[in-house]
This record gives sequence, structure tokens and C-alpha cells, in this order.
Amino acid sequence: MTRINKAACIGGGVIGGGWIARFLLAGIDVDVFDPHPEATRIVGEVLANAEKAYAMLTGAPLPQRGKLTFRVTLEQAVADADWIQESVPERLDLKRKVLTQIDAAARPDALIGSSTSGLLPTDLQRDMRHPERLFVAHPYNPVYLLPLVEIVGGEKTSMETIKAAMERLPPIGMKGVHIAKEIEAFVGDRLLEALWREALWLIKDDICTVETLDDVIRYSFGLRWAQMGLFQTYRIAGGEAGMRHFLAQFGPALQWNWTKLMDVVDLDDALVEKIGQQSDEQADGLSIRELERIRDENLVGILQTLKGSHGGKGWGAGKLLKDFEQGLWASAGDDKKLVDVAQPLRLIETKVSPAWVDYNGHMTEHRYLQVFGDTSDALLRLIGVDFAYVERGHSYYTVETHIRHLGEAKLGQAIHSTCQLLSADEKRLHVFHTICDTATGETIATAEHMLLHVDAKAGKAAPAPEEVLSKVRSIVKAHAKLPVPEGVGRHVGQKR
Ligand SMILES: NC(=O)C1=CN([C@@H]2O[C@H](COP(=O)(O)OP(=O)(O)OC[C@H]3O[C@@H](n4cnc5c(N)ncnc54)[C@H](O)[C@@H]3O)[C@@H](O)[C@H]2O)C=CC1
Ligand SMILES: C[N+](C)(C)CC(=O)CC(=O)[O-]
Repeated sequence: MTRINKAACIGGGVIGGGWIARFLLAGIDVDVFDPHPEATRIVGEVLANAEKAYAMLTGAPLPQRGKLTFRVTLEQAVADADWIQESVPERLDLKRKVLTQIDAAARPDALIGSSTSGLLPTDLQRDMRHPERLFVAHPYNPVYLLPLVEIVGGEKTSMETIKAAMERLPPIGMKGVHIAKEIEAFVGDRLLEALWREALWLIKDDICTVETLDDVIRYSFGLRWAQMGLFQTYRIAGGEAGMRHFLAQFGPALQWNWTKLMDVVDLDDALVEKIGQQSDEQADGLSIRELERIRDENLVGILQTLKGSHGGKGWGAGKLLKDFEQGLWASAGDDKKLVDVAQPLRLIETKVSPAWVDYNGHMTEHRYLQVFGDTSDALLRLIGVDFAYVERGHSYYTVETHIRHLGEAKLGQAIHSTCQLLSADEKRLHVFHTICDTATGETIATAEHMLLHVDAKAGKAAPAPEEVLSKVRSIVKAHAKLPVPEGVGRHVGQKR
């Protein structure tokens, strides 16, 4: 997979800031040009939110954060970037001017993406000397969490550019969709504009308030759309006969007078004030940054749920997250370099995610097992039992677990896990894991597990190969010098 080595972001507002965070958290250095006097503060706040979100999103080892540099001129910012993302305000004249400036100063092999929500790439590339490398890369807010990018070429964009742009998105956790023909607003904003236009009419005509309208979305089809989109949702709504029956039943309604579609509401002062006031009431005193954090927590929860869906294979954006994490584990390589075997192995660093918290306000039971399971997986990678090993047909399965809950882990709390390898033979690993509060070092929970090496195809236990056992033996030898952890061998029971 081809990767972005150095990015430049021209414009660091809502969307530019999101791109900056996406690149930096993928380990890519970013140079920024934005003449706004408070650009540094604004980008810093977006980045802080993004870091909070990523800490909750994944326990996979994120690369070291890229270096962020603000430049005084556009030319300096783009000079050695291989991906340049333009995110200046949505005005054709301004974008053309900025893109022409980028084109003149960028490396000849640099890719140039525009974040435009709806302008045609053919119009954007009109004045460029090398228009073949300009494409629309339309993202969704917040760019650091929502993975989709619509990739759209103009008349002069080369297919090599489109291919190169598409290839560079998965390593930063994004999914490119190539829109075959350029149209204004592409696909996503075509749909959103239609909905938005109807919504404005419903408010203007006093059919409902902005809060009622949002409730209608978020308590119903909004929940469906995140995981199945429109067509697959309607396929199910057709019952056993599926999409054909759905079309037969609801197709005729399309001729009825249900929508105002192309009639554009007049956004006069009265309507702007009406929407503004209703929106203020709906926010109930929450600031934009607070709302962003609530949004991010919810998105993290949804993405994590989708990651575990479809029998653990992952579904939609959750499958993408799963693949991204596998890439992170793979490129972190064997964690050997990071781990000191003279100590219990420090293997997982994470934060308590919103999706992990129960009605008591702290981490719910099965999430402890998840973190302990992740700890076992990290140990296995360390001894060479990685994805490739499992694909070849062997693995370790956990056959017994005993968890003790000794403290509380609250939302957003930084926690880490350690592993002490108590003993091992050619088939078994006897491990003792601990989850600690990273700030205080206090123990929150412990788990004792027995893992059994298996021939997964034959479905039975089998000795591990020498290359794995030699690594196991060296950790067991080092850990034999450590005190036996308190709680080893405990069982659940009461004196009778
Ligand atoms: N806000 C949204 O929900 C989305 C916006 N977009 C697109 O992203 C682009 C940017 O939109 P936002 O970030 O929302 O706007 P914004 O107003 O938040 O940010 C624009 C930034 O560009 C900077 N800027 C202005 N002139 C500049 C120049 N000559 N060189 C460098 N920087 C300059 C401004 O100082 C500002 O920080 C637009 O094309 C928009 O259509 C795409 C997806 C979603
Ligand atoms: C409002 N908008 C047209 C700028 C929205 C987008 O382009 C995508 C989004 O994030 O909703």
C-alpha cells in the first residue's frame, strides 16, 4: 500500500483542522498555511478533541504523532508535501486562486485534493499548469472520525491520480469512493441537500421545530443509516420478497405530493432567526466544543459496535476500523522492541471508551475481558502468533479465565495492562494479567488465564512449534525472577 509521507493543509478551519488531525494521528508530518490570526488555537482545539476520540476509539498502537508546523506562506507549506489538501472557503474564485498557487509551488509528483462540498473539479482545475493531479477529496465532518472521502476527477484529472489518491486513504483509516462522473455536490451532498431543503420547509411551515425534526431522524432512520445505508435498509423493509416487493409497494408513493424538492425555501431574516432561536434552545447551553465531544463519543461507540458486528468480522465502517487496527498492529511489528521482559510485560495502553461504560458509570464487566483478551493477543503477537500465523492454521485459544475486580475504571480514564507469564509447556501458557490506572499505577482488575495451543483445522490441541516455544521460554525464564502476583490460583467461593 502506498503511503502519504508528508502532507500540507491549506486552510485549517472546521474541515482543514479535521484533515490535520487525521494526518497527524496517522503519524504523518503536516505543514499548514492559514492566514487566520487564531489558526493555531483553532487547530489545537480540534486536535485535542481528535486525540481524546482516538484514545477511546482504539487500543491498537497508533504511530508516533506527526509533526505539526504552521508556515507563513502557502509556498513554504506545500514545498515538500506529497499530499496537499485545500480546505479554504467554498468560493470558486478563491479556490481557483489558491489551487493555482499550490500548483505552482508544489513538487511535480504531489497530489492535490480539494475538500469542496460541491464545486466541479473541472472548474477548479481550469487555471492550473498541471491540472491532471487535481481531484476532489470530499470528506465528512469530523474528518478524523468519519472515514469516507468522495474522490472525484475533472475532465483533466488523470486516472493515475485517482488511483494514487484511492490507495493512500486506507493507511490513514479512510475509505475512498470513486464517483464515476463529476456532478455538483457529488453523491453525499446531493442526498443531504435534498433532505436539508425539505427540513427547512418543514420548519418554515411550522410543521415541527428543529428539535422535533432532529428527534425524528435520530430515534429512527438515523440509527439505521449508520449501519446499512438506504438501499439495504429498504431491501429488508420489503420483507421476505425483498427489494422488488418494496419497490412495488412504495414506488407509487413517489408520484404523490410528498416532497417540495426543487422549491428552495427563502432563507429570509425571519426564518434564519426562527431556526437560530430553536437551535439555541435545543443546545440547552452546551457549547459547540461540548457538542463536538458528545458527537465524538457517540461516533466512537457506534464505530466500535460496528467493529464487533457480523459475528466479530466487522460491518461497514466497523470493518474498516478493524482492518485499520490490524494494519496498525502489523506496522507496529512485533512489540518486542517496546517491551521489557524483566518486568510484567506492559502490553495495552487505552482509555475507557463511552461504549464501555454501564449504568453504574464505570467500565462494564465484559469490557474487562476485552482488555484482558487484547492483552493476551498482544502477548501472542510478541511470541510470533500473529495474523499470518493464525491464517496458516494454528493459534492459541483461551480455555479458562478468572477475573477479579479490585477498583473502578471510569469514562475516559487512562488504563494499561501488564502480563506475567507464570509457566508454559509445549501446549499451554499460564498467564496473569493486570489492568492498572495509568495515572496512579493502582490495580483495577486482574485476570488469570490458561491458553492452549491448537491446530485450528484439526480442531484439537497441538504442540506449538519451536520458534514460538523459544520465545515463550525466554519470557518464562525472565518472569521466574519476579514475585508470584497476589491472587494467583484464587477461586470463587465462600467458606462453608
Ligand atoms: N464544514 C463542513 O461541514 C464541510 C465543509 N467542507 C468543505 O471544506 C472547505 C472548508 O470549509 P470549512 O472548513 O467548513 O470552512 P471554515 O470557514 O471553517 O475554514 C476555512 C479556513 O480557510 C482559511 N482561509 C481562508 N482563505 C485562505 C487562504 N487564501 N489560504 C489558506 N487558508 C485560507 C480560513 O482562515 C479558515 O480557517 C469548503 O470547501 C467546504 O465546502 C467539506 C465537508 C464538510
Ligand atoms: C454542509 N456541507 C455541505 C458542507 C456538508 C458536507 O459537505 C459534508 C458533511 O460533513 O455533512
